[in-house]
Amino acid sequence: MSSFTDAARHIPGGVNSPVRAFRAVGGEPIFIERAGGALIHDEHGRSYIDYVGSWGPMILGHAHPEVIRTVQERAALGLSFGAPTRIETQLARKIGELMPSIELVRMVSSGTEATMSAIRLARGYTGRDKIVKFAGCYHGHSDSLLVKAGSGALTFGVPTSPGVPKELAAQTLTLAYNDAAEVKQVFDAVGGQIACIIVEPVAGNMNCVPPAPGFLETLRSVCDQHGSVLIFDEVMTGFRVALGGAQALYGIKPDLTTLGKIVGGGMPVGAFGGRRDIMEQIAPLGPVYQAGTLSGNPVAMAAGLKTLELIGEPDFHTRLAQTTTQLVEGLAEAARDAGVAFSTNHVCGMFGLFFTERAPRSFTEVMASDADRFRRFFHAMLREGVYLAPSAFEAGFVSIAHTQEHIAETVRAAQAALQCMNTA
Ligand SMILES: Cc1ncc(COP(=O)(O)O)c(C=O)c1O
Ligand SMILES: NCC(=O)CCC(=O)O
Repeated sequence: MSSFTDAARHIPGGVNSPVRAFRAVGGEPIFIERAGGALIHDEHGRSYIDYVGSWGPMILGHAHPEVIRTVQERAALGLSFGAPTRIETQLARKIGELMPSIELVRMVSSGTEATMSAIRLARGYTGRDKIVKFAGCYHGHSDSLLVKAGSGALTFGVPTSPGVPKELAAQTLTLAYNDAAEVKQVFDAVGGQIACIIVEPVAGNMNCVPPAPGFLETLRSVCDQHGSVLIFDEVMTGFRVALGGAQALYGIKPDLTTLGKIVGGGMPVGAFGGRRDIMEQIAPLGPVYQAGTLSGNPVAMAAGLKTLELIGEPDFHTRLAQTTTQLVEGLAEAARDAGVAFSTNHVCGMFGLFFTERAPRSFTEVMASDADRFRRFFHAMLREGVYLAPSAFEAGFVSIAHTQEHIAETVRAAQAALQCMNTA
């Protein structure tokens, strides 16, 4: 019996998060035994160059020796106390240094909790119920945000999940990513009822779509005009597209920021923070309730803090961006040589691959790319020893452990994969 068959007897669909099942690409997921640097190794001893990186956190590469040692040392002191520890303050201070828009920050245990709490806070602060999100953006699986969502919700064809009360879903207005005119129209009509806009400042859950020039600026200005809270969901982009996140890269200051993934260095951590006057509405200072038994867990804080220290090395993000550029340029050349319509988007350490002539700038354009081709490419790459996200609607991630040799090997794999797709 395969590990997957065994898992499926005990776990719905054999996985603890739907994007891990190979539903969109077919076949059975590989089961991972261990990982190190840019490589993951499956149970059968096969190795793959990994561009999933645990869906974003592993920016240093897997099992970075200093992170592992820090976690081991911290774990030896006790796993959880449910009382304050100084390392929570250290991580909070570090986050504020890297993202100066964050004056106060609260730790949670996942990106979902971070965005759910930020939405509640924005509603509590403004006394308004409506929120604005963008189709194809994914902000975790809390009820208000599972409306026209991206990632697995999109991949599995249920972008608006059953189980979300209609009355609640009706409070979520879903607009088109990168359509500034539509945002202005909606705010002109009902701006006074809108608590917040939540946005992925670089979309990474409908594959990878960077913001169009002026789009984020428009979000900032309508929020200012109408007294709504601007939330940058930087769970994916935070510390990845620049040390200071997308807000540093594009020079826009959100009111609140949500974090996850890298902030925990591979341990379960999320965080939300921002303007002091808004954050002071959170309990115990204010009336908006939010809590967590394992929030600020010391072992997780240690992993996050060590990771943020290590990525602060000079040139870290320049090197990361160079590697990503080499990767997407190499893949594009391989596709050109094979005569396959192909395009890419990339922002520093994240990228998107599309089987379409022109790189998509909107959700509609992403949906027009050739998903069947992606499916075949995915499996051909897997056979060649390269692990991509098993969906055409996910961004890819490069780590600092990806070397020139890994990139060259990936491009060679793509040449072979595209060749066999053309003859298939
Ligand atoms: C932009 C964004 N926000 C929120 C989330 C939710 O985070 P988590 O899976 O840790 O709950 C994710 C990914 O899952 C994400 O990519
Ligand atoms: N882009 C997709 C995610 O980041 C989510 C991972 C998961 O839900 O397991």
